[in-house]
Amino acid sequence: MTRITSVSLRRVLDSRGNPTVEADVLTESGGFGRAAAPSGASTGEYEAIELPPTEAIAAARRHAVPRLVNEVHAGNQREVDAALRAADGSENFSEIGANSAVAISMAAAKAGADVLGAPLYQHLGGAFRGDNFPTPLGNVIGGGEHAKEATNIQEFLAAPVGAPSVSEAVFANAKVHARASEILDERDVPAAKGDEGAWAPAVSDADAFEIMAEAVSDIEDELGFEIRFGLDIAASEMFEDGVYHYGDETKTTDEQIDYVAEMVDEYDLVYVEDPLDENDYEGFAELTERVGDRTLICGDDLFVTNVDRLSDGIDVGAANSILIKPNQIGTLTDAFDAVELASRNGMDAVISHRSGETEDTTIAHLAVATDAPFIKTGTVQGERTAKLNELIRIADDAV
Ligand SMILES: O=C(O)[C@@H](CO)OP(=O)(O)O
Ligand SMILES: [Mg+2]
Repeated sequence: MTRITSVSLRRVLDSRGNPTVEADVLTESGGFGRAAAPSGASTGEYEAIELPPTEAIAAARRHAVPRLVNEVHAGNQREVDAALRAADGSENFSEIGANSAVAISMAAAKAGADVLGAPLYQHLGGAFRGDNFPTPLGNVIGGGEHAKEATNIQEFLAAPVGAPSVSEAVFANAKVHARASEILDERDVPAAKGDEGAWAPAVSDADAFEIMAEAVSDIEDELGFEIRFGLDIAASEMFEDGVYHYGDETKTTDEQIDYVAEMVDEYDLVYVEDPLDENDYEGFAELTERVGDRTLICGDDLFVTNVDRLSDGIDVGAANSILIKPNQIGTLTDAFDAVELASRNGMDAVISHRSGETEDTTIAHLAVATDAPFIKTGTVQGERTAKLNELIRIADDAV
């Protein structure tokens, strides 16, 4: 019933106005799935390869589609993803593009769910999924590669950890976002928005910490549940010639570790992503040793959703959490394997969007299916609210 009978690929717009790959998968009993690849700006050095969409589509039509149509079953995700790997033949999807691969992989999962008549989170998570829902990490203030002339730290993320429900958590983040705008106004700081809809003011990181702390605490008082915040430092983007660049200032690795550890304690940070360069497993391990009992140290560019890099990290105790982005690795199977390896080793897996997104909502289902403690998918702006609203619908549907 779930045998794939057609795979079609097209170029569609992403949220930055760039082209990206969308896939439609049909099965013999009429199951249908559609998904689109997201795209990063602060991409990790070790990510699977994103090809220009026209090339990715042409290569996938030539190599992947013949191995999928009438050959594999959309309900068998490992079979679909193994065919994609075989069609590509490289380690990192450099032949058909991770953008084609991930769009097909996710579209097949949706087609499989459609045939079964189950929501995607149920199809992917199964009957023993559990009943937890992820806390949304909401990007409120940011800069780095997502907005020029703003903060050095890429993302300041609200985390409504005490919210009684997904829906209250989603609305709490939107309130923190709005409150941050008022505080910026009070300070006479104009702010445009970055790629993910976070405010991108020309303030120092120190000011951004203060604004974030104030916004979070005001909304915490208003709503009456605990809201904390976290960071994506995206430190690989700052690391050059052996030091971390904060505008004109620099920090050595030791100074960077001290700085992050101090911020964790001063602001009671719940989450710190990529505090160090993507090649610095030892630095990650040292920081995790120092503050890993009270915050999540999460590897994004460090692990790139790759089980080999994650295994290396586990060996040295680098990080206690991994960021999962299906397009960093190319298939849902690879992403699930990374989640499974992390959880077998006591690490949390956080599901994430990319800075370039579409209205695709697969990651909301993935977060629920994998029992993720957090999902990072923005705060406002259509391509972000698509996932957040889907999360609200899933929570409604699941009870
Ligand atoms: O660094 C990140 O975690 C992501 C998403 O916020 O950014 P990008 O997609 O640009 O890599
Ligand atoms: Mg990141």
